[in-house]
Amino acid sequence: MFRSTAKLTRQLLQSSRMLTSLSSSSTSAKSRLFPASAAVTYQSWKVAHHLSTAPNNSEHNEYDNNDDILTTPPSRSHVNPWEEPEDMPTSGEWEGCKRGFMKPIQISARGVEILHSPLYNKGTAFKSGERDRLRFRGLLPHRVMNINKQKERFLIGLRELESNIRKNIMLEDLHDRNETLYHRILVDHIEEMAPLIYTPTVGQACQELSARFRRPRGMYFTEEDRGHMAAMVYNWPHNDVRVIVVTDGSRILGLGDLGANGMGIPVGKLSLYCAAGGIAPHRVLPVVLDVGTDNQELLNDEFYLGVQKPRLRGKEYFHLVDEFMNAVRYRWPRVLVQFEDFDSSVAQRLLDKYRHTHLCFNDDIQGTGATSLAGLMGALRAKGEDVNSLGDQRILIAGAGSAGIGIAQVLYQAMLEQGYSETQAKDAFYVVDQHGLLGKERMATLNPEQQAFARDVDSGLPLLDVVKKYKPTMLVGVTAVGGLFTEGLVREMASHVERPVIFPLSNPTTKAECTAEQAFEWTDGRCVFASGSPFDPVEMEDGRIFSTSQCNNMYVFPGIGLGATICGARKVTDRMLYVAAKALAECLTPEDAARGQVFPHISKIRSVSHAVAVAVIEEAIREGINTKVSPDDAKNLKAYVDRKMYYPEYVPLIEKRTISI
Ligand SMILES: NC(=O)C1=CN([C@@H]2O[C@H](COP(=O)(O)OP(=O)(O)OC[C@H]3O[C@@H](n4cnc5c(N)ncnc54)[C@H](O)[C@@H]3O)[C@@H](O)[C@H]2O)C=CC1
Ligand SMILES: CC(=O)C(=O)O
Ligand SMILES: [Mg+2]
Repeated sequence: MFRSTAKLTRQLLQSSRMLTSLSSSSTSAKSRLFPASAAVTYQSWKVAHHLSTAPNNSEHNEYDNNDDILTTPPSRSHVNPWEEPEDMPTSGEWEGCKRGFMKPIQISARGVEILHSPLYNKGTAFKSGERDRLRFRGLLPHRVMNINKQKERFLIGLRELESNIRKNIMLEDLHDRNETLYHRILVDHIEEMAPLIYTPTVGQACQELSARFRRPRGMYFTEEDRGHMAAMVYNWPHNDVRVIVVTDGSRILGLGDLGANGMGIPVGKLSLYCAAGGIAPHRVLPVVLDVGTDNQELLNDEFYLGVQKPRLRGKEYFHLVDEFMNAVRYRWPRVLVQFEDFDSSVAQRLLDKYRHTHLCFNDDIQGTGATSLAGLMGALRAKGEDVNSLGDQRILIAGAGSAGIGIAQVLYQAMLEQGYSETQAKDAFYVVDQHGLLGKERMATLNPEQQAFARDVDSGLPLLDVVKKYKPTMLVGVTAVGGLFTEGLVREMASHVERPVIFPLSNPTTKAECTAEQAFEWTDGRCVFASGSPFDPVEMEDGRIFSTSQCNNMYVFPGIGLGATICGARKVTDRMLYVAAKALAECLTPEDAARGQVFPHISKIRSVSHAVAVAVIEEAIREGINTKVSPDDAKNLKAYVDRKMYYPEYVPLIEKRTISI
């Protein structure tokens, strides 16, 4: 019965897709290019969507179906009280809610197994009826605490800890025990938690991962697994994986080759996918391709847990990646793969190989490019200039690796969209690497992506001399060289420009090209500042206080992943990245810009992800690569995406029946 309904729905969707492409072709060119910004309120992102929260571990559970349109009950607004934000019960009180009900999840786990399953476990929040029903009465202390109380208790313990790494460990322990509470804490306290589970603390967590190893999370693929990967992926216990973040650990933040210890990065990124992007935790999979390491310290470390051999290179490496890519697509045909922290010697090549055949993107190249575009447009707004004047800027990018070239590529495309010619657009860039300015005389040593930004003259000119000679209006750092923007360099820049835009984007904080305090001090408070890792606002000696912004790809990747997976896009296109950047830029309020901020406050990250997802889906529909959103749902995409976003809330559990009478 269910299967045949699924088939019918697919047929209906196919015909509706044709209608979608017809109707979208009649939209005006302007509105197609620049959809209105999604003004999503704080309340609306909190609209709970309990279906998306449903963990998935049983073969016949409706949540198993990859096409979750089929799991949407026809009258959900009737049954789900969270559809009406104004009546939303305070967190944790849903069980006492008089209106509506929350659909339970059927699970195969039994008794104490449930308490040990982080996806289902609610700890002391299990009520007595549920303790009886699920057969673990007596296995928990008597008192029942709701999620708010649990959160309060956890936060007291967390805030007592002195070091961020201890806090990271405490949070990851919770992640391993109770995912709902973990994600709820992230959602409700993202400003405080993001630096603990993501940059900068995740850098140290990776460095110490082997030494502190407690419980596995995610999957590892090694050379020994060649020939087995298509079968191995079935060891993962969840049938509906939507997003994979994969690294080979070769360039973890600005910390270099951390081998298998790099697992902390996919785990941290995917926590943001859940909390900021509204993807349910059972739908994400962190992966390390453990191809060895060239980090001598790890090779010598008796406790290192990864493959203790030099890195696999050449065709063996690419074959291994290929087997992995095909294995995950075989089991989860619509899965989105996010390439993360691959060394630039392979990053672009992998992206070029898979971007047209698999649903994938490279976060460091494309995600960083889109985020930086939004940030630099925000900087123009903060300076009171036209956001469409990018091509009139002199943009100095220090660092010509994945991030530097990714930023240049996305900015270049944006300039063309803004009406600049190719020559005008190219002329706006000065890209410098460790050997100086990229220029024609160095062509033979540059890769094709770098060659596109090589200048005709001054090849190899050192960074400071580029600043002196070309007087950049915008300075972006993606070198992983902490302190590269010296006092002399910043003062030199500020002597030519009224409001210099300074973006030291390298992570973690120790690798930032300069600190916020330095940038404001050396420019006498005139700069517009954003950094890859967070900095506190800066108070000057004269009492002036300056806001800082975090320019980090976390502002776009959760929304890109959410949008691309909700609409079942077949690929991530350049225009999707462009509209993602536009949507992010449009989330900046006039008040933010007036304060000198170039991104919305991090507490708005869920509504930003929502806006980005809506823009990505609209673009997928325009390009004819949406395979899931029906024309009806497309009419009110904002509400549709709202409904699809996971919100961490305890859901009633019932045992899956194995015997029917
Ligand atoms: N804020 C964000 O969202 C993101 C930040 N990043 C950060 O950017 C940094 C670089 O990442 P990738 O581009 O992937 O690394 P990469 O290794 O591919 O590139 C580094 C580049 O910096 C250049 N470089 C090194 N020393 C230099 C010097 N003294 N002067 C000028 N250039 C120099 C290198 O030649 C190379 O071109 C990392 O710290 C990473 O954490 C990366 C992605 C996103
Ligand atoms: C933010 C990020 O992706 C990086 O630093 O690599
Ligand atoms: Mg990265």
